[in-house]
Amino acid sequence: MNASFPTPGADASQRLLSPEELEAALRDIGARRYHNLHPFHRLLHDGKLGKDQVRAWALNRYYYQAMIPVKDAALLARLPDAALRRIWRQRIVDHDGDHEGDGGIERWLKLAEGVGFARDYVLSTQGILSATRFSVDAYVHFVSQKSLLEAIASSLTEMFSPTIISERVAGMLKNYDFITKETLAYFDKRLTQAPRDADFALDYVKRHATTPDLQRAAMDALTFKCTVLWTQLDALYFAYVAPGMVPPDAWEPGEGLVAEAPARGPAGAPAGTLVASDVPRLPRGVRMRFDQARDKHVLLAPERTFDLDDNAVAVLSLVDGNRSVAQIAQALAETYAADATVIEADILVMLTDLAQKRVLER
Ligand SMILES: O=C(O)c1cc(C(=O)O)c2c(n1)C(=O)C(=O)c1cc(C(=O)O)[nH]c1-2
Repeated sequence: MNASFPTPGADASQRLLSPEELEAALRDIGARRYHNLHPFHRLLHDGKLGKDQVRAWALNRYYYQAMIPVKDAALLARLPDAALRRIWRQRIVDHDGDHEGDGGIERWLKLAEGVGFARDYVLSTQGILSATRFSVDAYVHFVSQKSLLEAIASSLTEMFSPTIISERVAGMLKNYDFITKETLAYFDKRLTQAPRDADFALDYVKRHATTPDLQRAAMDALTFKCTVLWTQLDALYFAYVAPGMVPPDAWEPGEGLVAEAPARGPAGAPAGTLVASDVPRLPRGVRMRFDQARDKHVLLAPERTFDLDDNAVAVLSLVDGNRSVAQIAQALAETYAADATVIEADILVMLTDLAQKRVLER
């Protein structure tokens, strides 16, 4: 790859760059290393991921969001003057909000809930990949240990984020039917916050990186931060795309989700509830059989067997894919000289139970 301002290697001597050249060199690092280039993001934005893979992204990224204000508080604590602190503290307000229910972390929780997660599960950070935790924690550590210039320079990835955010929001809205504008509301505010923050940080770095060594340190800090973002996506790709090796204790599809509200059937009954006009039948692979050894009828399904009492046998003998529940009840009423309405109510309960066990369909 040809870079106009390749980051000098540790052993290469570097002349003092003008502020404009330094900016160009920093932008060049982003052009080659920012996480918009990562295959996981390409899949995410192009609609190539399944719902569970999008969930894995939302869950893991929550940890990044939750730790950003911790990182900014560490940086704030090191700022020597009030004017700088006033500016930097806005970042904490942006993420934590001014009151309960406000702020970027809250909006990310809404995003995670929007793709199906239970809020408490996300807050627990229980299913997050260890690699996500390591790289995010490394960022917090870097900012608290390195020079102020390096700490501020490491936030400069935000110079590149508005482009990826626009691309992500447009791509996800277009490509996933389970994603809504409300779910992605987190990103609306970032489109103004990120350029404001990046402008300030870039100006600071251009004014304070006044020697070749300081300029190199600023570039290295940005490179490091690109790595922090990149490795989070590597981990997601490895666990949830290919080879699909989910480490012990990390989120497995299905965990931590809010039970989906059952779809409603006719007249507001939960889906799966049969009504009198339904025509029940046994699904492929399910059949009633007399078990000689046990001297009783059973319903045989792949890997499962259900014992049947006499009533169930009488009903299932009439389940043929032609008769409706009402007709079955009528036939039984005639055979047993009983009230068809009472029988119908009873067999609806029984057939619904079998349908929910997936050994009956309509
Ligand atoms: O969606 C993104 O791709 C993206 C990237 C980055 C970034 O480049 O670090 C941040 C964010 N989002 C973001 O939402 C955010 O709050 C944020 C804070 C910081 C930082 O380093 O202080 N980066 C980012």
